Amino acid sequence: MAFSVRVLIADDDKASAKLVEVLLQKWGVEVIVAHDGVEALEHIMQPEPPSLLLLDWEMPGYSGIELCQKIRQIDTSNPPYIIICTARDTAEHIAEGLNQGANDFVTKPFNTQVLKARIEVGRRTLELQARLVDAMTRLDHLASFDELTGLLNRRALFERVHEDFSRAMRTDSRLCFAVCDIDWFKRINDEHGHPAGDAILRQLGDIFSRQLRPYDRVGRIGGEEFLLLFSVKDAGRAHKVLERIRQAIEEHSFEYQGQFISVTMSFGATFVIPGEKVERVEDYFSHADKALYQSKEKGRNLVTFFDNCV
Ligand SMILES: Nc1nc2c(ncn2[C@@H]2O[C@H](COP(=O)(O)OP(=O)(O)OP(=O)(O)O)[C@@H](O)[C@H]2O)c(=O)[nH]1
Repeated sequence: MAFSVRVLIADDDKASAKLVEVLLQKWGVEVIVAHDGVEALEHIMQPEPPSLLLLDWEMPGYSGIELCQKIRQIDTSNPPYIIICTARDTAEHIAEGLNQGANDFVTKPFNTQVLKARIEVGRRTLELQARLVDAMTRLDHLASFDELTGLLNRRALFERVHEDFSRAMRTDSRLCFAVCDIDWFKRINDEHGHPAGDAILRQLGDIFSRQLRPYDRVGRIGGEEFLLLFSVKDAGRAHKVLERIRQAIEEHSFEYQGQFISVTMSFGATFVIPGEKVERVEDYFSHADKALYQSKEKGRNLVTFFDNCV
C-alpha cells in the first residue's frame, strides 16, 4: 500500500484554501484546513499531527515563516514536511523561507501540475523519513534487548542498574540485587537439544516479566544467567520475592515440541542498604555471585543471601 500523508492547508484566503482542499481530495489525500496561524499551530501540536504542511506566508496569528521557526524548535524524530505558499517569489523570499525551515516553496496562484509534483516529493521524503525512524527504533531495540528472551541485555541492564543504585543512595531506599542461573543446563541441552534450551530461555523471560513489576529490572547477563534488581523494604521480603520466583520456575511446565522439561534455577542475592560501606555495583554483583555459588554447592534450586554464606 502506498505511504499516505495527512496534509494541513493553512491559508486565510478561504477561496484559495477551498480550491486546494478540493484538488488534494481529488488526488486521494487526507486534508485538514486552518484559516490562521494560531489554528494551524493547534493542529501541529496535536498528538498525531499532519505530516505535510502547506503554509501560506502571510496569515493572521502567525505567518507561515513564524510557524516554520516554531516547528523547527520542536525536538522530534518525525518532523513535518513544510511547503511555503506565497505570491512573493523573489530569490530573497525563497531563500528566507528555506532558511527558516521550509522544505519547499510553491508560488501562488498555484499551477496544479507543479503543486501535485511538489506534494509527491514531500510524500516520498516523508516515506523515507518514516523508514529511517523505523530502522533506528529497531536498532535501538536490538542494542538494548536480548533477542532470545526479550529481556534487557547485559550492557543495557548494567546501565540501568547503575542509575537505580545512584537513585537508591540519594533517596535512601533499599534494593535487592540477585543473580540466578539455570541448574544443569548443559545436561538439558545435551538431552533435548540446543533449540529446546533456547525455548526454555524464552519461557524464562516470560516468567521473570510476569513475576516482577514493570519498574523492576531483569535482564540476561550471560548464557543461562540472569540478574534481577528490585526495590524492597527488608531482606525478609526480598527473600519471599525470590522464593516465589524460584518456585514459579520449579512448577512451570517448560514445553518444547511436545516434550515437557523440568527446570530449576539457583539464586544468589544481596540486600542493598544505602550508607553501608559497600557502594559499588560491582561489589554487590560479586557478593550475589558468591551466594549463587553457595546455592549450587548446597544442591541447587535454592535462594541464598550473601549474609548467610560468609
Ligand atoms: N540452548 C542454549 N544454551 C546455552 C545458551 N547459552 C549458554 N548455554 C549453555 O548453557 C550450558 C551451561 O553449562 P554449565 O556452565 O556447565 O552449567 P550447568 O550445566 O547449568 O550446571 P550448573 O550451573 O552447575 O547447574 C552450556 O552447555 C551452554 O552451552 C543459549 O543461549 N542457548
